[in-house]
Amino acid sequence: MALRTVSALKRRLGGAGLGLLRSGQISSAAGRSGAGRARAGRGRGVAWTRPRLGEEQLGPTCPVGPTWESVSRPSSTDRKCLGRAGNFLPCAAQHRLEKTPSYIDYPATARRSFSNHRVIVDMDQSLGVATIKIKNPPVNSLSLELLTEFLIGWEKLENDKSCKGVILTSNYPKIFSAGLDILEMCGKNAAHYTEYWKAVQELWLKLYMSNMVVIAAINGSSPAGGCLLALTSDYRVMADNPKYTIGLNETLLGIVAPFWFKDNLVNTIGNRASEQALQLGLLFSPAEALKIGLVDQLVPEDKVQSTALSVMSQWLKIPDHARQLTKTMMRKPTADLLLKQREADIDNFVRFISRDGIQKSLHMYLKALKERKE
Ligand SMILES: CCC/C=C/C(=O)SCCNC(=O)CCNC(=O)[C@H](O)C(C)(C)COP(=O)([O-])OP(=O)([O-])OC[C@H]1O[C@@H](n2cnc3c(N)ncnc32)[C@H](O)[C@@H]1OP(=O)([O-])[O-]
Repeated sequence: MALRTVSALKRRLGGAGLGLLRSGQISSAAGRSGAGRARAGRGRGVAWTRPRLGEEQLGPTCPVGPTWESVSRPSSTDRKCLGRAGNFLPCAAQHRLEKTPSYIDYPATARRSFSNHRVIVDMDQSLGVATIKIKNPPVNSLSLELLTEFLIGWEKLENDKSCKGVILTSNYPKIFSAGLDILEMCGKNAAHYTEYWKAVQELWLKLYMSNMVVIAAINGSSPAGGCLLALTSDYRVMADNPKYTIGLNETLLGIVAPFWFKDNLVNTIGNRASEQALQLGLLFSPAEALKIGLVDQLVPEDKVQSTALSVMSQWLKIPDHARQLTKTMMRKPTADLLLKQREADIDNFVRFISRDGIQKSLHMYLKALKERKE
């Protein structure tokens, strides 16, 4: 049965639909290691397989392709899969991808767009590059629904062998992402915080360890989780507008950036700069961010997308296997640290965020945001 809303999807995925990854399997985290990709090509995501030679003319094609709405109710197999001890793969979503009919092959030169409520994906088949635009108004906060939809879209791209690179950007110039959705961390119960944190971990692991080239086209402010999202990429192009800021400002909310946020930052700007940035919750202007290496390039606002695309074409000229292995070599130790203690990290988060003092700080921060507006 077709799903009409994402909340329905979430309900049907039973919250666990996002899942995590099999602990210790970094290739699963990447979702697309050499072996992972080969498996994916054979078994999963048939809707996104590139047509085999000659099929462009012969095979039936579908110009539109699957929508998120094609995702259906979890079967008993899904539920078993979700319940399997230690299995953190997004099985329910995966099963849905498997069920998608194979007739949705498309011409190799086609440009394909599809969107759900909160994510727009535009895939240029001829370049092998997809652009993901986040559209979660008003500020692109990383709500559970957005994360769910994002991860399903990401999985599709990972399973599409023709997709070599992804540009991450915002559908709303001025705000790349306001970071984690504070409302998801306020006044909810432990089960909700657990589900939310799993989704945040999952997003980071998938993006940070992706074998695709990931370029962030930062077309607006990018605090906290928004900055983390940008940090998962291989290269960051930011709009040169002094009104925008980027940084891990968690301490300003009275909360602490988890160790893997910190590790990702340290790997990018070094230990001393990270120590200062994290303790003070610094939000950097684009010029400051460039200076410390938090972003790689500043360009005028209207050149962010085109620059990201031209950088992408440079990166895609490097032999893929060599680049991927190098990326894995550089990032695996950091991702492994989280994979080894994912459950403990969830417990820490849930305990921390449930504290009265932390809840009070978050409420006060939200209130201050509203008052600033008035
Ligand atoms: C251990 C955990 C680690 C945590 C990591 C994180 O990422 S923590 C996250 C740390 N993130 C931050 O510290 C970023 C805080 N946000 C900002 O600094 C600004 O909103 C902005 C610069 C992103 C956009 O400025 P702008 O002038 O264009 O927009 P505006 O300010 O007028 O807001 C419009 C509406 O959105 C609301 N809202 C905003 N953010 C969030 C949110 N994250 N969530 C939910 N809601 C949020 C805001 O309350 C207001 O609601 P209202 O009154 O309409 O009901």
